[in-house]
Amino acid sequence: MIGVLRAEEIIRKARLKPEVEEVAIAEAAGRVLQEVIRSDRDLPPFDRVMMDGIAIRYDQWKEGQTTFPVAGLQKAGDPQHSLEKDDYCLEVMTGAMLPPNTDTVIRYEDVSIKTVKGREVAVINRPPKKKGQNIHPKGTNRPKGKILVDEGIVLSPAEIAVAATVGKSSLKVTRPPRVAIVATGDELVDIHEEPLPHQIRRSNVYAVSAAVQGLHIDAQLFHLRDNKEEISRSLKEILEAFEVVILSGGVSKGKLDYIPEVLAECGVKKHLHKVRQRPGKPLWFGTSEQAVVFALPGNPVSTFMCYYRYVEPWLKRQVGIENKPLIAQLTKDFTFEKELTYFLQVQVQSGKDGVLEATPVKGKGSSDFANLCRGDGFLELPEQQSHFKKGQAYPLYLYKHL
Ligand SMILES: Nc1nc2c(c(=O)[nH]1)N[C@H]1C(S)=C(S)[C@@H](COP(=O)(O)OP(=O)(O)OC[C@H]3O[C@@H](n4cnc5c(N)ncnc54)[C@H](O)[C@@H]3O)O[C@H]1N2
Ligand code: MOO
Ligand SMILES: [Mg+2]
Repeated sequence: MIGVLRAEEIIRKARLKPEVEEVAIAEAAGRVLQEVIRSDRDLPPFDRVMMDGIAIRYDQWKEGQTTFPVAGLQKAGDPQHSLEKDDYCLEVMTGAMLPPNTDTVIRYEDVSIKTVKGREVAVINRPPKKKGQNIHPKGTNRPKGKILVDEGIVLSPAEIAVAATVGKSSLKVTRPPRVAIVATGDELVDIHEEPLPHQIRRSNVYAVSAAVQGLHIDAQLFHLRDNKEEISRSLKEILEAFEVVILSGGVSKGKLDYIPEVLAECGVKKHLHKVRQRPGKPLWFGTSEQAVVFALPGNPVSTFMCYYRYVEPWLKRQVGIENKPLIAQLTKDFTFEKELTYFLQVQVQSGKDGVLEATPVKGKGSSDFANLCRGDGFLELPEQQSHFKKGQAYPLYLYKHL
């Protein structure tokens, strides 16, 4: 039997061919950009007024002028007005184009607008600090043609704002793989059904489907009964149609655990079966010409943990999302004496000095998936060690946002 790190290494070697699709900007957040975004004009595109107030020629003030007849109003969204006379001013609003012939903006707080002999004048109460104040000069954020966002970036709301400002209503992004999630087992019924005493509702596939949705993948769900012919027939079709197949159940030693055998018959090459870990020991992984197949052990906590430890990091890599390894410190001593890597369910919080702290949440084993709701992730406790001490840090796999 292999260890966790070897299993990860084997899985990492399988790769999907990256493909690109174009999506509307409203659908693009969280996707991986497959083009560069450049500024289509200077940013800002004109000398932009930064404060509501008046625009003047600085030299007029320098020469002693403190009262300026108001010649008009330059609003944001107006084409550029111009100053008729050097000793006039224009009222200007934040976001407006700076009128030509003006070079300095004084805030309303620093002037009084009065009516003198039937005409409006602005009297400067507080002198401008410098020529050019309260003006955001054209092109000083970024010049036209500059790369604003690089290829390969995961689009966050910040990049969406940039894409919008350069006029990109759609963006090229990595196409998510076609994923099938397959439940197996005669005991399983669907959510809307009332289970008989010997039946349970399918839950694993909904958990995995919800998890892949977090990666913007819409998976298709299937359910196969424990019938070898039926499994074989359906799996052949699924393997033709999907690039990634995630199965749950039927991989252990039971008389009806047909999955490894049928996968082999369908031409899926086994790369690993069984890992020195708890939960999730019977994990199976293989590839065919068209598909990458994860067959996860059916116990709900095992399916869940194997998804987060093996499937999700792999899927992220295929679509180009960086896996940022996390570690967290145990807040309590913990002992696990078997020579297996133990995935401990933990609650996670940010402790002193910003260090992540993990507190074990006791459950009733790999069928107790209700217990997952009390935790945030799994701490990977290595097989070589049995006594894990408070303050020691281990790799963390989160399934909730902190
Ligand atoms: N003789 C042995 N028996 C078992 C071993 C072993 O090494 N020797 N390993 C145990 C371990 S560890 C696990 S984990 C399970 C894995 O079993 P399978 O992958 O074969 O899964 P099933 O037998 O189909 O189901 C196990 C369990 O999980 C429930 N299940 C399955 N699918 C779903 C689903 N979609 N939603 C909810 N629950 C599901 C199923 O009803 C079973 O209770 O094997 C141990 N046995
Ligand atoms: O993977 Mo099993 O869940 O260790 O019982
Ligand atoms: Mg079984």
